[in-house]
Amino acid sequence: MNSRKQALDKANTLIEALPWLSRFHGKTVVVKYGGNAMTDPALRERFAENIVFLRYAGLRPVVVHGGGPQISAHLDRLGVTSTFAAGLRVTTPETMDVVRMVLVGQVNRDIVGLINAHGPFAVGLSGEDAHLITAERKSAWVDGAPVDLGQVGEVAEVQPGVVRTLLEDGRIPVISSVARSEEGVFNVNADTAAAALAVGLDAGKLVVLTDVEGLYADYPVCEELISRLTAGELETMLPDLAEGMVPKMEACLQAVRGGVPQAHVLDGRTPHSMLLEVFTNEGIGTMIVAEAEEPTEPVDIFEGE
Ligand SMILES: Nc1ncnc2c1ncn2[C@@H]1O[C@H](COP(=O)(O)OP(=O)(O)O)[C@@H](O)[C@H]1O
Ligand SMILES: CC(=O)N[C@@H](CCC(=O)OP(=O)(O)O)C(=O)O
Repeated sequence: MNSRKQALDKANTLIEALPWLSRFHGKTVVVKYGGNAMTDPALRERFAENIVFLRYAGLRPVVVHGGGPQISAHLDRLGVTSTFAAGLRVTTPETMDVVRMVLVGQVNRDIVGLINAHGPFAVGLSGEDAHLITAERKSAWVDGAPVDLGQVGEVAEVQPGVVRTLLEDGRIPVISSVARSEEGVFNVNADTAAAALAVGLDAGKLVVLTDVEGLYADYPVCEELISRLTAGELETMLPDLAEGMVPKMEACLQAVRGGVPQAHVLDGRTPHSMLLEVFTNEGIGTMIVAEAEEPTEPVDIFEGE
């Protein structure tokens, strides 16, 4: 009897996914995998399973990864102190070498390997490949004064042809946020790179996996999670946000303003948070939508529940 109920529950869970499978079939979903969400080996395996599940379910996942903590750890080992301004790593030429080595040579390879344990899907790319991401030097101000971020780039142009080709071929592109410019190689924040790629690929969704439940209204107390907000509301909050969230929220804003219907910040420490977000009626994390947009049927957030 009990096992019959369990079987029925499983079937109900599967059928709950039907409207979402239908809505997102064939859609590109850009998933930003943050360095803080990839520290636990068991969770990394769950992440790879989730990505492959999306692919088998008929979506087209594209992974854009960070690796900030991994870069900092490597710099530490070399005796170089990491410095951040406006949430971005101040990148000297020496630091840039380490950023490129860790992101492209280590983190990217690790993610590709984890996904490919499930089949020949993942292909690793850097933003430098086939002019995928062209950057220009980013200027930044802290407390009204300009700061020199070194080789930190903002995205000037995305040429997503190589990614589209891989998606057409059924592959899962895994992209490092290193970009080229006429001046050389640039370090682009991975949230920023993911948002630009989501816009360039006309993605149906941008999912940002991090190490918090989502955006808290009362950070650092962290009791009031914001489940949904519009681009306009987010813009008003931006000047008051603490550092880690600034590039993330700017990226979500850029994505929805650029035509991506929804951007989500999810807790990468929760196993299967991505599947829960895409395929169930659970409202998890923080969802950012464009101004006038009301959730269309089927809704994926039941506010108040
Ligand atoms: N309002 C906020 N809500 C949630 N987290 C915040 C907020 N403001 C700052 N943060 C910080 O932002 C961090 C996430 O950014 P970051 O460390 O860059 O993650 P990732 O490596 O995933 O990109 C959180 O761990 C948290 O400490
Ligand atoms: C300019 C800048 O800050 N670049 C980031 C790139 C990696 C990244 O964004 O990693 P997370 O997503 O794990 O934070 C850095 O050097 O740390």
